[in-house]
Amino acid sequence: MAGVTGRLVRGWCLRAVRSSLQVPAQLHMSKTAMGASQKDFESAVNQMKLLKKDPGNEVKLKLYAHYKQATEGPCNTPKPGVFDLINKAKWDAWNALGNLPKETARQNYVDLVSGLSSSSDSSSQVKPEADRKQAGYETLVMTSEDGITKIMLNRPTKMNALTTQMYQEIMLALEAASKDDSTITVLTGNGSYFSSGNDLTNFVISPDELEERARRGAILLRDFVGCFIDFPKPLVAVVNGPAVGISVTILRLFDLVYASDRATFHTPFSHLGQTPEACSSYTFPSLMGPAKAAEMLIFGKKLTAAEACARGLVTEVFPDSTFQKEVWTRLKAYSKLPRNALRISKQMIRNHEKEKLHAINAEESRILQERWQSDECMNAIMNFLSRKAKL
Ligand SMILES: CCCCC/C=C/C(=O)SCCNC(=O)CCNC(=O)[C@H](O)C(C)(C)COP(=O)(O)OP(=O)(O)OC[C@H]1O[C@@H](n2cnc3c(N)ncnc32)[C@H](O)[C@@H]1OP(=O)(O)O
Repeated sequence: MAGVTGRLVRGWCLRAVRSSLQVPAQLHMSKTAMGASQKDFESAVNQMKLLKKDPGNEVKLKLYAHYKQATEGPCNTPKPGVFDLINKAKWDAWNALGNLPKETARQNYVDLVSGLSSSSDSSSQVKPEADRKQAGYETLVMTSEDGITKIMLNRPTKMNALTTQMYQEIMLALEAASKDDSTITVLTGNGSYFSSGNDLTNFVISPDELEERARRGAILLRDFVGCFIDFPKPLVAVVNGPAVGISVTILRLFDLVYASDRATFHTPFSHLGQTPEACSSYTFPSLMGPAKAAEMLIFGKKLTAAEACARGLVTEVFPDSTFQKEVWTRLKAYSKLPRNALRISKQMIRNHEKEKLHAINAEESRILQERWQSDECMNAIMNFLSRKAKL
């Protein structure tokens, strides 16, 4: 079962890349003065079709981008819509190559494929356990087993603070999980923290970049939260330790939230000169009442796991010593329930609010775009980075 799940998870994107890697009939067989010849390039394209092991999303995007650059030159197609995640990721990868010459792109493509072929030759010795792990994520560990796809935040030394790359990888992981044959998707953290929220070094930029970075940050935030609003299967948060900022507010978009009694829940937005996100300006008051929501979202009160459970943000709290064992036993049992029934029931519960949530998400992102450019926010970030402030 685990093997089938793994193959399907890996299949979705590999198929997409392969179909975009068809060799056009009109390719000429000319040898360039420098770098890979057209023939080398074509044979690399054919080699890709025979590749048995999924090289991971990051490599696939690189291959796609260099293939397009080598055959069509700089990206000149309209940017796909924000919810067309796969095509948008492909477009971004191609567009990032700018004016890279076709010959260089061709050489890079050939080099990439040759690296993949040699590593797949030695892959017969890979242990089955490692095989369950999805390749291609640098900041996450993604595994699929027993009907459960697990996405684990993997920056334990930085308390799983969320970098731009991490937001993007989580979106790709959710997109893959939504299409695989698992029943349940889980998000958890590696190490002592669930997540310390947005990585504050995302704000380390020069003043002349601020406006553009705030604009891009707001788009990223809207897309990221949008993936949770639209996620079609039961989504479970396994909150292994303290959670801060967006890793707290996003929880209301999960179907189950299991927390260790070591976890705390903290949204210090005002301290950072910022405002709530992930639809929490609507979901928290409707969940716990406006007075309790204000305590968290305006005044930054830190809750224990028991308090968060009493307010309806957490489904159940477990002693830390038995947390992993109890939670995974429970989830494995749930994952054996009829998959389609779970999925349809989730959608029946969530669909009433979807449109409203997307509108709130867009508005919160717009307001944060302004906040990020404020002195209040900049001073708070500088205080954290110079260690004058710790939450
Ligand atoms: C584009 C989408 C935007 C979405 C908007 C989201 C907003 C939010 O999420 S707001 C919340 C932002 N988070 C924070 O303000 C937390 C800041 N971190 C802390 O206050 C503390 O680090 C701590 C309480 C989380 C943990 O304290 P402690 O146990 O004392 O550990 P350290 O501070 O020594 O942390 C170890 C290591 O990790 C780095 N780090 C931790 N959190 C963050 C972070 N959020 N951003 C950047 N870096 C973080 C910390 O700097 C340490 O690094 P080194 O000094 O290099 O060891």
